[in-house]
Order: sequence, then structure tokens, then C-alpha cells
Amino acid sequence: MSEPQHAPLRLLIHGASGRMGQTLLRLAAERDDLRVVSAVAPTTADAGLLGQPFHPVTDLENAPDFDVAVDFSLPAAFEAILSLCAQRGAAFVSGTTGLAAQQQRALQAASRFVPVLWSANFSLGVAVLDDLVERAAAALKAWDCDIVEAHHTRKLDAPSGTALALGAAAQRGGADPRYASLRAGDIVGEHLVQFAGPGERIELIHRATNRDIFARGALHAAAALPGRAAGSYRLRDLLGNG
Ligand SMILES: NC(=O)C1=CN([C@@H]2O[C@H](COP(=O)(O)OP(=O)(O)OC[C@H]3O[C@@H](n4cnc5c(N)ncnc54)[C@H](OP(=O)(O)O)[C@@H]3O)[C@@H](O)[C@H]2O)C=CC1
Ligand SMILES: O=C(O)C1=N[C@H](C(=O)O)C[C@H](O)C1
Repeated sequence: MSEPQHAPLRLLIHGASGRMGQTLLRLAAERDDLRVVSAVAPTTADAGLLGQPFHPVTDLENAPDFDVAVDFSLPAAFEAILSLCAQRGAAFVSGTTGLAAQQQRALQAASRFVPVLWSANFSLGVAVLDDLVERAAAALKAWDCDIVEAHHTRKLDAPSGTALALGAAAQRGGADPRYASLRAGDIVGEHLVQFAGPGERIELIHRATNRDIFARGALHAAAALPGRAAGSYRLRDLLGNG
């Protein structure tokens, strides 16, 4: 007998007109386990939303029912979609960076009611780099640790969320990282973590060449999170699921 077919999970994409939102809409359409029920953005003016189930930001509280929201927007818009998920009992996946401490606390508070997953970087390569950085820092405690990130000129926050997350990994290993940021052209995202000692250096580099890697990771999380217990999840918790 064949496996029972499940109805696709109802997906709300918050920040749908943006670079990541457009990538998410394109890749979600390729999956049969997710169905976009709301593409939320300030306006339909962006041609990329034509033909999508557009829902305006100004009417967020009346969005159609959904099982999971994926948010790649702005820090200023973060709490509204987080609260809606908590009210509706929906799972919440976010990659929005530049969050204030208060917004991180709001995320933890919401995790008492619904499953949430926030990650500064949804790529597999950066998840591996994070482990490498912690191990290198632990082995090279007396060396200088510097994190250099480069992104497109439209990026608003600096250092990038990924740079800060890699810095936290370095700190767990005992290093005291310094940060530098470059904004140039259409660079998707590059992160160099350098450990420098007397007479030698180690450079660990991740280069993203397109946004599909982030969107695929976020959609994987969106498919795996609904139905789980309330709590705060990490990407690695969901490997092998969804
Ligand atoms: N964690 C990860 O793996 C990744 C994280 N990011 C992060 O994701 C975020 C978005 O990046 P990107 O797509 O490049 O940014 P964009 O500026 O291209 O997109 C931002 C989106 O948010 C929308 N928006 C603006 N104001 C509001 C509001 N009040 N409510 C809801 N939506 C709003 C914008 O609408 P409009 O177009 O009308 O302005 C747009 O759709 C950033 O924080 C970035 O750092 C990016 C890539 C990967
Ligand atoms: O804004 C971006 O583009 C990106 N933001 C994330 C970050 O701040 O680290 C992830 C990725 O580097 C792209």
C-alpha cells in the first residue's frame, strides 16, 4: 500500500517582494509539501508579486489561516509577524538580521507558545563553518581572530548576522574576534574568518554565489517545524526531516 498523502502545509511568506522573498516564492512553487497562501509585502507594486496570493502588511492580522510563516524582511517588521504566529499557533521561521536584543527576547518569549527557528544564515556551508571556527578558536587561543564580511550595497545591517554568529562561535572557543565589513556591487555574501599567529595564518572562507542556498534551508525548516512542540529550534535539530 502506498503512503497516505498529506495536504501541503500552508505557508505565509513575509517580505515577499524582497530579494529573499522572491527566491522563496520561486522555490516554494517547486515543492509539493508547501503551498503559499499569503505573500506579505507593503505593496503589490513589485511585478514579482503578480499572480501570487498577495496580502498587504497593513492588514497582517487578517491574513488567511497558515501553518508556518517564513520571514525575511526588516527588524522593524519582525515583531508583528512573530506575534501573529504566536496568536495563530503557527510555526515561525526567520532569517531577518540586525535584530535588537528586545526582538531576540520577543523571539524567546514566543517560543513558549509555538515552535520558532531563527538563523543568521540558512546555508549548509555556514553551519559547517560555524563548527570549524569554534574548533580553530579553541586550538589557537593566543592568535588574533578577525572576521571580514562582504555583501551587496543594499544590505542595511553591519556586521552581518552571519559574521556575528561566527564571532559567537569564536568566542565559545575562547577567541576575542574583531569585525570588518565591506559593501560592494551585488555580492551575495562572503565571510572570512582569519586566525593569525606568529609567522602563520589560517583563513576559513565561505562564499555564497546565489540566494537559493538560504531559501532552500528556510523552506526545509518551514516543512519540518509545524507539529513540533513549542520551543526554539536550530537548523541542525531539523537535519534529516522535512
Ligand atoms: N538568514 C539568512 O540566511 C539570510 C538573511 N537575510 C536577511 O533577510 C532580510 C531580508 O533580506 P533581503 O531579501 O535581501 O532584503 P530586501 O530589502 O530585498 O527585502 C525586504 C522585504 O521586506 C519588506 N518590508 C519592508 N517593510 C516591511 C514591513 N513593514 N512589513 C513587512 N515587510 C516589509 C520589503 O518590502 P518592499 O520591497 O516593499 O520594501 C521586502 O519585501 C535581511 O535582514 C537580510 O540580512 C538575507 C539573506 C539570507
Ligand atoms: O542581507 C543579506 O544579503 C544576507 N544576510 C545574512 C547576514 O546578515 O549574514 C546572510 C547572508 O550573508 C546574506
